[in-house]
Amino acid sequence: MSRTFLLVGATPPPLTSRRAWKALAEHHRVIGALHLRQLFADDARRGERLNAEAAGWYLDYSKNRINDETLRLLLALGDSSGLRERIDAMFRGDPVNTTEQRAALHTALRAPAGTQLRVAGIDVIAEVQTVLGRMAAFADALRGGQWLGYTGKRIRNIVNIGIGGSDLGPAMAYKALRHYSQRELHFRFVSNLDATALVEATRGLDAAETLFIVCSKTFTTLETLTNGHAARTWCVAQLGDERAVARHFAAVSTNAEGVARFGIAPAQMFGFWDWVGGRYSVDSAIGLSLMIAIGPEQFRAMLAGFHAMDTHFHSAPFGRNLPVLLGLLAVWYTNFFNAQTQAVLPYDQYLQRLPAYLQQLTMESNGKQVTLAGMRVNYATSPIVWGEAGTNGQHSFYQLLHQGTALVPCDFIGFCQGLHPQALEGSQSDDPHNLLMANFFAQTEALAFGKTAAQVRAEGTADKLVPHRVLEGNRPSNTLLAQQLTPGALGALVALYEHSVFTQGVIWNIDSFDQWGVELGKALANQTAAELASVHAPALEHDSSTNTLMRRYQRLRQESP
Ligand SMILES: O=P(O)(O)OC[C@H]1O[C@H](O)[C@H](O)[C@@H](O)[C@@H]1O
Repeated sequence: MSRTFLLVGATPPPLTSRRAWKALAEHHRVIGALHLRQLFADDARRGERLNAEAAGWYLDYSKNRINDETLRLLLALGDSSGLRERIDAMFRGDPVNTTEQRAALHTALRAPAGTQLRVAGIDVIAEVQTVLGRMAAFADALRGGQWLGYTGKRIRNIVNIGIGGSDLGPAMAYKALRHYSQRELHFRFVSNLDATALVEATRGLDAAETLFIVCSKTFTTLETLTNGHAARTWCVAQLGDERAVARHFAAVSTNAEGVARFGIAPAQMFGFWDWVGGRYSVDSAIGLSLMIAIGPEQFRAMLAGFHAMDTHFHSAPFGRNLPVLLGLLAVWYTNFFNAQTQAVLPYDQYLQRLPAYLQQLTMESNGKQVTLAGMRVNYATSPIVWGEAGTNGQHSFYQLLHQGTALVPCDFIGFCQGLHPQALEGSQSDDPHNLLMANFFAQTEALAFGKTAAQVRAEGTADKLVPHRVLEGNRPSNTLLAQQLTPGALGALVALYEHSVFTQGVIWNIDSFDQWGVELGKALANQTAAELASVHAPALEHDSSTNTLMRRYQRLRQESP
C-alpha cells in the first residue's frame, strides 16, 4: 500500500465485502454454537497454547470463544485492513489523524533519548526530552522543598485542574502508582465544571502551601479555564497579592499564548504538541502532577514500560502480538457476537480509575459512525467500556455477567504480588493477596465453565430451583497477569490498550484520533449559557422541551427552596 494511499485516507475494499469478513461470519455459525467446555475438552493443552507475553504482561486468551481457525481468519482480516502499513505509518509520524491532518505520535513521548525521528524537519525526540528534563527539575524542586510558595512556605498540596485527557490520565496514573508517591505531598484532581469540585478540593488548604497545575492541550476548555480562574482568585484573595500567582501556578499546554493570557509565565509552562491526542497524553507533560508524586525516575520507568509495549506492537508477529490479539478479539465479539459492551475488571484497588480512563481512550477514539472516507459504516464500531475494581464488582453487577442475557466479554487484570503483603503492619494473617487472586481466577473459571443442571441437581437442589441455579458458562474473558503493579507495568498496560484501540480502529477503517462528536454540545452550551445569564427573559428558540425546561429552571432558581 503506498503512502499517498494512506494519507488521503483511501480505503481497502469495504469491510463487510471482504473475503476474511465473510469467512468469519460463516465461521461464527460453527464456533458460536460451541461451548468453551467443549473447546477445552477437545484440546488438553489449550490453556498452555493460547497465550502471549510482552513487556511483563502475560495474556491468557484461551477462555475466548475461538479456535485456531478463528485466529487465522481474524489475522487475515487484519492483513486485509492494511494493519501492518497503518502501524508503520503511525510510528513514522504520518498524519494518520486524517480529518485533522495530524500525526498521532504518542509513541514518541516514550521513545528513548537519542532515537531518530524527524517530523516536518523537527527532531521530535529531542523536543520531548527537553520538556522531560524541565519537568524533572521542577518536580525535584517541589519534592525536595526547594520550590517555595510566595510567602516562603514549602508546597505541600498539588491541585491538578484539567478535564478529559488532561485529568483522567494523571488522575488514574496517580491513583495507580500511589504506592510509589511521596506521601508528604497531597494531590487533588479537579475536572468538573460544577463548582463543588473546586470548592471541595481546596477546602482546608492553605494557599501559601498549594500549587495549581492547569492542564489543557488547547487552553480554551470551558471547565478548565473556569476552574483555573476561580483557583487564581482564591489564591490571590488568600495571599493578598497578584504576584503570588507566579509561585502557585504552573500550566501544561500546547497553547503558549493562552497560558500567557491567563497570567502564567513561560518558565512555569510545560509544552507538548498537536500530535499528542488528549486521551494519549498521560506520558507527556500532562503527567506533570504524576511526576511530582512519584519522582522523575519512576516516571521514566513508566515511560520505559510504555516503550517496551510499543516496540512489541511495532515488531512482534501479529499472532503473538498482545495489542493486536486484544484488538482482534474485540472486533470478533463486537461484530460477530453483537456484544455491545466490554468490562474491564482490575483486581487491584490502585487501578480503581482504570475503567474510567479506558472509557475515554476507547469510546472517544472508536465511537465513530463513518469511515476515513466519510462513508456511513454498515457494521458496529466501539464497544461501551465499563468496569470496576475487583472484588467490589462481584457484589454488584457480576450477577449479570454470569446469568444475564447480554454477552459481556471481560478483561481481568491482576498481579502475582500484591504491594501490601500484610493488610496492616504487624497483622499476622496470611498474605491477603492470595484471597483476592483466588477470586480473580475463580471468576474467569466460573464465567467460562458455569454449572450444569446435572451439577446443580447433584448438590441436592430442589427441581424448581434448578433453572435458577444453572450458570450456562461460555462467557468469554481475557486474563492479563503481571508480576507486580510497578510504574513500568502500568505504562505497558496503558500502551497495550492504546494499541488495541488503534488496531480496532484500523479494522473498522475509522479515524481513532479525532472527536468531532463532542463539539455540538459545547456550542449549544455556550449559546444556552448566554441565555441563562441574561437578566431579561430572552425569547427562547430551542425545541419545546428545552424551552420548557429552561423556563422552569429560571423560575425555580429565583424562588427560595
Ligand atoms: O486538554 P483540553 O484541550 O482542555 O481538552 C480536554 C478534553 O476535552 C475535549 O472536549 C475532548 O473531548 C477531550 O479529548 C479532551 O481531552
